[in-house]
Amino acid sequence: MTLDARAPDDRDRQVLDLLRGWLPGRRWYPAKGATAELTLVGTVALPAGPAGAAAHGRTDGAGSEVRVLLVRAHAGSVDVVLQVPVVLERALPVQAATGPDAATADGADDAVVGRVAGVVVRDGAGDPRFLRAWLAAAEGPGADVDVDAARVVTGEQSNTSVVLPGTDGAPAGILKVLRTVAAGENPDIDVPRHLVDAGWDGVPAPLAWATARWTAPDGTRAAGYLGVLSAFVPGARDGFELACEAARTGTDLGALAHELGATVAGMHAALVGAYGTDEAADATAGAPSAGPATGPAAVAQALTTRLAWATAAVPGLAARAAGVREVVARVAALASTPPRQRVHGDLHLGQVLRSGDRWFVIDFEGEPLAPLDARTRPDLALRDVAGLLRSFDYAAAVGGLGGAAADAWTASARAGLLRGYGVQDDPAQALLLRALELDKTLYEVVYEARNRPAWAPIPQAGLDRLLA
Ligand SMILES: Nc1ncnc2c1ncn2[C@@H]1O[C@H](COP(=O)(O)OP(=O)(O)O)[C@@H](O)[C@H]1O
Ligand SMILES: O=P(O)(O)O[C@H]1O[C@H](CO)[C@@H](O[C@H]2O[C@H](CO)[C@@H](O)[C@H](O)[C@H]2O)[C@H](O)[C@H]1O
Repeated sequence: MTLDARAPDDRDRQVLDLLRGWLPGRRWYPAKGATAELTLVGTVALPAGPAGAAAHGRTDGAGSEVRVLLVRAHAGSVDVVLQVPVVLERALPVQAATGPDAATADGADDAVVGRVAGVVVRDGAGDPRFLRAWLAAAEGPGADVDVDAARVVTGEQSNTSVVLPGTDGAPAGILKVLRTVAAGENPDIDVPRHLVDAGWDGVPAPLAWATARWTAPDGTRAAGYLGVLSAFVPGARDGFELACEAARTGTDLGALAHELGATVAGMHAALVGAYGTDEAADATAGAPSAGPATGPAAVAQALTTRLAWATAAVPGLAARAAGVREVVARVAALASTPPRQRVHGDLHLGQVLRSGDRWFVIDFEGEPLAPLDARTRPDLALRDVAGLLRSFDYAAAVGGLGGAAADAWTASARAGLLRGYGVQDDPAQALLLRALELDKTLYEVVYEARNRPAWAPIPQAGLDRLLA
């Protein structure tokens, strides 16, 4: 069932006024440091069950209300629709509040956004009333989870994830509340659904998903995903943390990287099974082409475009332009490139989980800095391999390795990944991979300049190595 957003009412507008002060403090708010224009696009009203109200223990007999506000945030090049679920509950008079209600009344509770006209506005994402209503409105096979024991995941995430235990108390699902909603396909949900349907079990299975329809700022009716509940991978360890620790302790990563390579090869085969390949983009060099570049020319063109984009964002990169162009020229002269297919699109060690003796792949939303059509376009599978190769550089640096020790550690991890994936020892493949690594490194230079300037030396050193 797709939920229909209705036009905002006065209460929504009061809540939006509260959100103006609250949103800029959220990790996922995309317009930090800028003064964004915030307007209401619409509101999805979710029915709050009476059991949910009682479970939270903060409402009176009148119960509470769950609303999902869709808020357009516009600041310069940022123009997105944010999803802000809130729970509205009747406020107790401040002087009457004691015990658990005191926090609500005095605003010391982290989940409290503020008060409007006798109503306490609470952040909905981890609230049992929102979660219960969300599950009731979602589609998919579903799961038996205990919303009252939900735990919001903290950390550097662009969405809000909530871990939900099953009836035995062990985590059973993880709900990703998408903070930016967009019309149409969402690769982060659609790709795992296709992979599971294709019989691949290296991705956590989507258990439930919710969609909504709203009126876009240009007046057209838009429909898209609000979030997804995925099967929880028990005892999962983030691949980047694991690799950094290995680097820090001087532990060889070759064997684990080999298994990861095999997992990624399995994922690529399943993606071909689910989506096929794009033959139109695979013409060999010299083939007549009236439309967009194909084959090696397309890789060369993409790298040239990436260089221009990155140099505009980080002007210091101009000093490396000649070296990049040399690689562009060599790639353009290749005889052919492998068929294009659906890929992960932003594969790095932070997108893989290690559980027991297996790797799982998550987060299929593609490069967050790229437009949606570019993130869902068929591409070279080797681009994902290149992304992981770049990650080994990051893990070595963050793990404190430098010089010959870093070279030896990354060489073993790289060799393991390439062997596990099945990359042939062939000069044309090596050149293609180098071009794709270069492409990713230019992206990383911009990503770090915008998000983590202290880490900018990591991709800068990668550029030196790739252009040497
Ligand atoms: N299915 C899962 N099982 C266990 N942990 C998960 C699962 N999916 C995600 N996580 C954990 O939640 C974190 C956030 O997930 P991610 O998809 O990367 O969110 P975001 O898009 O907000 O970055 C991940 O780093 C991972 O540790
Ligand atoms: O995980 P996201 O989809 O948000 O991806 C973005 O952020 C990543 C950092 O969290 C960034 O990855 C870069 O840093 C990683 C270490 O934190 C490293 O393992 C990757 O190799 C490196 O690219 C990613 O590029 C960006 O799109």
